[in-house]
Amino acid sequence: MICTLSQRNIEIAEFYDDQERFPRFVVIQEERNGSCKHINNALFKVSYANTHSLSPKPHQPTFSVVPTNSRSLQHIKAVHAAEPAKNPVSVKGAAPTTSVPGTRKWTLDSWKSKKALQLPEYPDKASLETVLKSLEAFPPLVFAGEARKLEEKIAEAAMGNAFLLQGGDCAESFKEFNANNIRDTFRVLLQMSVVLMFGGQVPVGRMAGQFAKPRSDPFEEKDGVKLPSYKGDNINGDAFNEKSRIPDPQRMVSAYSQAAGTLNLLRAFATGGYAAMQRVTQWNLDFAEHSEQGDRYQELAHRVDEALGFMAAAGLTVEHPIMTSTEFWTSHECLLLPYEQALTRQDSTSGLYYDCSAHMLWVGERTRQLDGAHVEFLRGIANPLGIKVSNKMDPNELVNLVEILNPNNKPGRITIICRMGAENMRVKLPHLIRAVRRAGQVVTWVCDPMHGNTIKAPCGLKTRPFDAILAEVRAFFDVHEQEGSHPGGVHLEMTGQNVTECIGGSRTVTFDDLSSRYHTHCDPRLNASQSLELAFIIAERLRKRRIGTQRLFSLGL
Ligand SMILES: O=C[C@H](O)[C@H](O)COP(=O)(O)O
Ligand SMILES: C=C(OP(=O)(O)O)C(=O)O
Repeated sequence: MICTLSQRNIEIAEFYDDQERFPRFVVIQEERNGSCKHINNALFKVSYANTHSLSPKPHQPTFSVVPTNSRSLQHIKAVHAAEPAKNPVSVKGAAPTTSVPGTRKWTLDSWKSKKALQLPEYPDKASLETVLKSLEAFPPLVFAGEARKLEEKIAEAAMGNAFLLQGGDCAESFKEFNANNIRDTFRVLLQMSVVLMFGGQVPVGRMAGQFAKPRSDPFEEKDGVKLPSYKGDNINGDAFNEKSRIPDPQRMVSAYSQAAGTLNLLRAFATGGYAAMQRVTQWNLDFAEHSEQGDRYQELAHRVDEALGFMAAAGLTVEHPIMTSTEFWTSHECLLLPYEQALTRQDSTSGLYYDCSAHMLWVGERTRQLDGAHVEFLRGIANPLGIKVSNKMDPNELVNLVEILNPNNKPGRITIICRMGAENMRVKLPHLIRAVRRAGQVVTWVCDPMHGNTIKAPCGLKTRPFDAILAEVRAFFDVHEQEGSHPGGVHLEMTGQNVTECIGGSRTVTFDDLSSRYHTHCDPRLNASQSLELAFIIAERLRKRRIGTQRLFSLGL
């Protein structure tokens, strides 16, 4: 069914999916001098042609047309305001953007004029200044071109053609900085991405910079002693004594050098043969064989192996660079703004500013206020950005936040990382998806099934049940299926080590096991086996999704 809605000089057509439930594509035309002219690019831009659409008839144009800036959005809204929409799913419901800050001039330090939550107060200001001057002079850790490449990949995930796998420590630590830890986390991420999908996987480590932690409570109390909370190794120390909890600017220099060392090794692993496909597949076969639920995974592991056989037959042999190297990116929460500012550089080719501490940065659930310092800083840097979203997020607020951070509606720029627990996911996520869609915003939806599922074990340690993590991932996929949108990836706190921090999984970790290998510096992580098990389960879900889409295609829907 095609529904056309003409109002004044704008024509909006919406194509529906086979069950006529969800609008898929919106085409906007502008009438000029009595004739119908195609969309004026100054106002609207065809963002992509979706060849994998579920359009009713495959030969129909499947453009997704989105307003390119707030003026365009206002323009559409003005038209709808003039005459109430005949179609309830048109853009008329877009959230108001009038009160949205974001048009003001951005400078490297304009965030300083805003309220900044979660930032430390450094007692030694002179040392802070000296450290920041040094960091400003240090070489960048990543390059603008790499960040742009990642943005393109994330844009693919927005369309359902790729899957973002973002994972790593909750908090990297100075104590656990060694080659084996880096190798093991990299290895599991690689194994997971091979399991998840061929060609379309986008592995992004929470690595080489994930050192600053927002805390629920600024203080921690033990045996009647109250001290400032530990906020990550680049701010203060986790030892429970007064001296260790004082924010120390020198820690930023250590964080920078650890990030540089980590990146150096990651780049070597990614290109020096360690990431060879054959090797990763063998690891996965080993996992499937030794897993207690081996049968369940064996088949999938063999299918991965089989596909590699086909690739080899098609000429992609072990010697081919595609088979021996991989692309890998880094990310962390953009929390410690003085550090992030000091590592921001102007790109000589584009003139844009990139925060060169990581390829991708995200704003946390606790610091994403529309008029806050973190949003102010992030709106001016050109890296791809994540927004953490809990059940507290209001749909209109989300639309406003996306508008501030991505006024040009660039695909791949914004990843919305939902972390709210399975029940909230089923109730709240549909409203967020609909609001973003109504506003014509292109975003990548990612599920963080960790942060909405933290509980306290009887022994007092924080943990997360594997089943609750799984339930949230399932809810995420179900909601996207129901809404006709794309599940674009997962965001996990995980490690390559055999830790006992999250309970459950097929090699079951119980409450009683927790204290035996509980090494996290903040929140509980999935261990290597739990991470891979989750990847196998997600892979199965992705495979079913792909088969479903292919079936619709072959039916000519
Ligand atoms: O990783 C996220 C947060 O920093 C973490 O969940 C905060 O933990 P808290 O609630 O113990 O402060
Ligand atoms: C602090 C984090 O998440 P959130 O902002 O979602 O709590 C995190 O991922 O480390």
